[in-house]
Amino acid sequence: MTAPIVVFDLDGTLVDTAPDLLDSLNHCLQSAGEPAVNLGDVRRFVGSGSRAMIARAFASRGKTLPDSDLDSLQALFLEHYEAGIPGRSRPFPGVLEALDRLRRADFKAAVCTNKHERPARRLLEGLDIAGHFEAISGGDTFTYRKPDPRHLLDTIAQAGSAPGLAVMVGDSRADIDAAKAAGIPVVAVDFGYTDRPVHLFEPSRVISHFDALTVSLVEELVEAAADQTAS
Ligand SMILES: O=C(O)COP(=O)(O)O
Ligand SMILES: [Mg+2]
Repeated sequence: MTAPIVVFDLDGTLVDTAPDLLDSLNHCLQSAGEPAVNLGDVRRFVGSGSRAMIARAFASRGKTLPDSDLDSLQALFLEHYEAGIPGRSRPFPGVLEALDRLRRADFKAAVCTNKHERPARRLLEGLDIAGHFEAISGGDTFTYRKPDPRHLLDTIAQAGSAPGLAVMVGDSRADIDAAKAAGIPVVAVDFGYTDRPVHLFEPSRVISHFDALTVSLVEELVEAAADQTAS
């Protein structure tokens, strides 16, 4: 088989970023005179980019912000967040070993995140894992983002690979819906950020630790997808 590519989501999948997202979101809320949110709130609000996260925080209090307010709060968020990178964010247990394992098998890896590309790159560089990825795309890299399947497909193309060789790994509905719409198998992690349990979105597999992301699991999923396309 030609080498598969594993495309990873970032927040809540590769890296536990919630503590830093919480600090920067609360910095925004404080500037708007709003009380702080907690870690559990942030874990439900993340997944569709920082603008959506801020809007969801206000929506949870029955408030809708005009676009101009969202623009300035997002700018404030990004400035605060980027200044702190990598902060307290750390790769989830088993991530480094999984990346090494896939690399030793000559698999490719890429990141497809709804986080803006610049903080995504800075975070991966700050954690010394950027070199593992053939491509890194963010929510502002293209004119579309997850759950739009083109975000995932264009990331795979940037990495010099093909959708028929790809497996997505993610933590939220946006990841699962993007992969399904692209016809790509998707492994959901159940320790990330989501407002509902990931199995409800019917991913190909659910794993609870990166130890379960084996070379043979990736090969099995790619082969099963190829059989399905052929039949
Ligand atoms: O920052 C977000 O809201 C989403 O980021 P993710 O796509 O890497 O989960
Ligand atoms: Mg995520």
